[in-house]
Formats: sequence, structure tokens, C-alpha cells
Amino acid sequence: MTSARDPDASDPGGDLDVDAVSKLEFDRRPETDQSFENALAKARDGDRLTVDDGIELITTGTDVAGIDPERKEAVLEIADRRRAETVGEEVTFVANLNNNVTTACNTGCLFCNFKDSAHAFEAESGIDHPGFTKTPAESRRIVSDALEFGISEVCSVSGLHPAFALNGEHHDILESYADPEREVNYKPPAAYATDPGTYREQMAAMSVDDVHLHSMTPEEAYHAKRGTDWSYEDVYRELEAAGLDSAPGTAAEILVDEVRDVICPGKIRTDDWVAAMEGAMAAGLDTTATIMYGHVENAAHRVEHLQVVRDLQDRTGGITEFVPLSFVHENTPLAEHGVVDGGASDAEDELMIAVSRLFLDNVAHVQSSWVKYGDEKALKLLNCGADDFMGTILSEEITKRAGGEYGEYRSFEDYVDMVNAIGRIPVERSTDYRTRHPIDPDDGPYGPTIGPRADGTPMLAGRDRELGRSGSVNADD
Ligand SMILES: C[S@@+](CC[C@H](N)C(=O)[O-])C[C@H]1O[C@@H](n2cnc3c(N)ncnc32)[C@H](O)[C@@H]1O
Ligand SMILES: Nc1c(NC[C@H](O)[C@H](O)[C@H](O)CO)[nH]c(=O)[nH]c1=O
Ligand SMILES: N[C@@H](Cc1ccc(O)cc1)C(=O)O
Ligand code: SF4
Repeated sequence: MTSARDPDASDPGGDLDVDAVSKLEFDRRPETDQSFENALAKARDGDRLTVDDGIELITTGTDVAGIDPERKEAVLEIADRRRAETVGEEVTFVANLNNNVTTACNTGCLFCNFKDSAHAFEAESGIDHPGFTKTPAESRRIVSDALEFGISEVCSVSGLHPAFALNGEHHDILESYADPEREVNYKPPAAYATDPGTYREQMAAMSVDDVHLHSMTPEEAYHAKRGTDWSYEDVYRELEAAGLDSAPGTAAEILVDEVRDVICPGKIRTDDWVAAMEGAMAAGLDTTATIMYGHVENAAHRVEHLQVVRDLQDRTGGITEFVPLSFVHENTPLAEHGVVDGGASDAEDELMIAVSRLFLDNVAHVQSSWVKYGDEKALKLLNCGADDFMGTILSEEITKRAGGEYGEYRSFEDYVDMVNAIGRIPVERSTDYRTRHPIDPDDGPYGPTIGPRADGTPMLAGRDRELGRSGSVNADD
């Protein structure tokens, strides 16, 4: 166990030494022995890029201050061409539901405003809080309702509720610690107003019919094995038996420990993240990989991160897509403490997507996330190297709570209109990309066709605009 967490962290971020952070001096700096021109030539020729090459491209040259617009256009153009050569003109998206089970979490990541202190969820706390915990029965009902709208995937990521355990045996092990709250971040379900059930029970509950269940990030897998000598593979096999189909590679943030020490000191380190991903893939699950950028890290950290992902994919081959997540800063502890006063610029977002496409020569798909970028920029990014356009999601809490304003739903009609507008081909995909249904823009109305109950009927027919503006199919308690 490599994680150093503080189970008492009831005000995550409250102890931040702002002076120390604002004077951040990282060991790793964006300095190279490469020139921008040489790096660009290698990218154009399709040679495998080194970290130095990647740094030159993502900074448009370490010899110039700031981003050079002409050099940037050259990088974006090569990335867009690489996208066209490797995956063609299709723009994919998935009919999915986002179902977060609980916001209770004491990990204290300083970029996150999704979590609420777990103490507030205790039956006796008397503390009013905006968070929620869903029982397995509630999760099942939410998934069943969404199946009627035609979804093929449930994406579920959650806070690390102290009462969460993998299964009954895990509860027994966690209870046997002399001081479980301090030693293994555990309190029994009876202490809380709502019992989240076990991870096994939540997976079984959300795995309705043949829906694809995409859940259990490396951080959640760590939580599901804390205090035991189980391997990540053991944990993922158990979850798979309960209905899990693939794992989201979030919790990646920046896979360089000097950055993790600042933004998420309570989280697993880079090595553990990689071990969890390898465990998931050893258990036979597909994964995705992410990067969350645009906070305190520098260009060298971004490219080092890409190297970790590329090495992992060389060993496993199980990463279906790479998802750059641009940091949403507004309501986060990092912004509230004055450590950051904004996120990535448009140019940085474009270069992040482009260099992901060029550097990750072994990952087929790069996502443009509308929930992070908004429609206009997300469409632009589909011309900078991205080919996937995320999913319908129906409900969103993480970005919204951080201050993001791009809503929580996109209909098939929205997708067809937007993808058509940039002259590409809209394609509904399964999570693993193995099933792909191109959509004929002249043959509306458009609805999902891949999910177990999908019959081409538009999702939420008639109610979609209303939902996109204000609501959610998820009931928060
Ligand atoms: C909120 S966590 C939930 C799952 C689990 N607790 C974990 O950390 O893996 C999922 C991911 O959301 C992303 N995230 C959280 N806050 C964000 C923010 N303010 N801006 C962008 N992405 C954010 C991070 O990449 C994080 O790993
Ligand atoms: N499924 C995808 C999501 N889902 C929403 C996330 O769970 C979350 O609310 C937020 O994005 C966390 O940072 N988001 C994506 O960006 N891409 C997806 O494929
Ligand atoms: N669906 C993507 C992206 C994602 C992003 C943030 C999340 O919290 C969850 C998922 C994944 O599988 O990784
Ligand atoms: S990112 Fe995940 S682990 Fe970190 S505080 Fe938020 S919910 Fe908890």
C-alpha cells in the first residue's frame, strides 16, 4: 500500500500551505535537447516521438516564449492528418448514462469539488450537506429507467465512501483492524444514514440485462482492496464476476508524483495507478486512460504522463481510448486557495489533443469531451486529432460541481447536427468500439440502436431539451 492518506481530512484542502504551493518549483522542467523543427519532422514522418519531441511540439518550441500560432497550426495539421490516416472520418459517440453512486469521500484531492466530507453522511452528524449516496436498489432503478431510453453503457465513478468494501469478507477484514477509521479509512455501514452496499452489490445492481458496465477507477480499486493483501487483478476479477465490463482510467490526473504530491497527496501514486490498470487488463477488462491537465503542472509533466500511458499500452494493448480532461477550476480548493486562477487556454487544449494523437501511436482513439470543452471547442478539437465525441451521459455531477457550464446531456440529434456541420460521419459506438453503427443524417429521427433495449427511438423523446437545460434522470437524496 503506497497511499499516504489522512482519514481525518474533514476539510480537504484546508491544510494547504498556499505559500509553498504558489512558489512551486518542480524538479521536472520543460527543457530539451531537441529543436521544434526536428520534432515536427519526426511527427510528420510518423516516427515514434520521445518525451523531448513531445515537449517541443506541445510548447511549440522551448526556444520561444508562449505559444507560436504558426507552429501550433503546423502541429494541429499533422495530428489531424494522422487521425484521418489511422481512424478515418468517423466521429463516434456512445449512448450512455453517468451514475455516480456517492459523493462521500475523504481523499481530499485539491482539484475536486465533487466530494463531500464523509463525516457529514453519518447518521448522527446532524450536518446538512449537498451530497448523496445511492443504495444498490436505487442504482438499479436508475439504470433500468435509462435502459428504456436506449443506453448501451453505464459509466459509474464515485467518492471513496468509508463504508464501501469489496464484499462481505472485505468488511470482516476491515472491521478487524484495531482502529479501522485511522488505519484503513473504514467505518461500518451502520454508522451512515444510507448504506452504499458493497462494490460487488453495486456492480450487480447496475449490470441490468446486457448493458455495458464501465466502472471502478484505479483509485476505487485501491479502496476495494485496502487493508488486504489482494492483488488488483483479484479485485477486478471479483467485480467482473458481479457484472463489470471495463474500467475508466480516471484518477490518473498527472502521472508524475511531484505533481500528485501537490494536487492529490491522498491519492495512489503513479506506480499504483499503473498496477491497478494492469490488474484490470490482466483480468480481461478493457480500460480507458485519462489526463487531467491545466492546473499546476508544466508541459514536461504532460508529456511524461503520455509516456507512462504509451508504455502501459505497449505492455497490455487494452486501452481503448485516451480522454484528455481539461481542469475545471472555478469552485475547486486549488482556485479557492489562490493556487490557480484559471485553466488551460484554447491553444493549450488544442495542443494537448494533437500531441496525444501524435505521441500515443498505440492508442486508436482520442476523445473530445463536450462536458469539459463545450460544443464549439469540442468540435474544433475533432479537427486537431480527436475522433471520439464522448457520450450522451444524461446526468453529470463532477464537472458541474467544479463550476463547468456545458450541461449534462447531448441527444442523438445534437450529435448528428454537430458532426454533420464539420463534414464528418456520426457513428454510434459500443464502449469497446467493436460495434459501430454509422448514422445517415438524411434518415432521422435519430436514436440509439446498440443497447439491449435500443430500437432507434430518440432518447427521452420530447423531454430532451428540458433535461439538457436543467435536470437529471438521477435522483439525489
Ligand atoms: C471525481 S473522481 C471520481 C472517481 C474516484 N473518486 C477517483 O478519484 O478515481 C473522477 C475524476 O474526475 C476528474 N475531475 C475531478 N474534478 C475535476 C475538475 N475540477 N476538473 C476536471 N476533472 C475533474 C478527475 O480526473 C478524477 O480522477
Ligand atoms: N463518460 C465520460 C464522462 N463522464 C462524465 C464523468 O464521469 C465526469 O462527470 C467528469 O467528466 C469527470 O471529470 N466524461 C468525459 O469527459 N468523458 C466520458 O467519456
Ligand atoms: N468515459 C471516460 C471518461 C471519464 C472521465 C471522467 C470520469 O469521471 C469518468 C469517465 C473514461 O472511461 O475514462
Ligand atoms: S477526485 Fe475522487 S478521490 Fe479525489 S476527492 Fe474527488 S472523488 Fe475523492
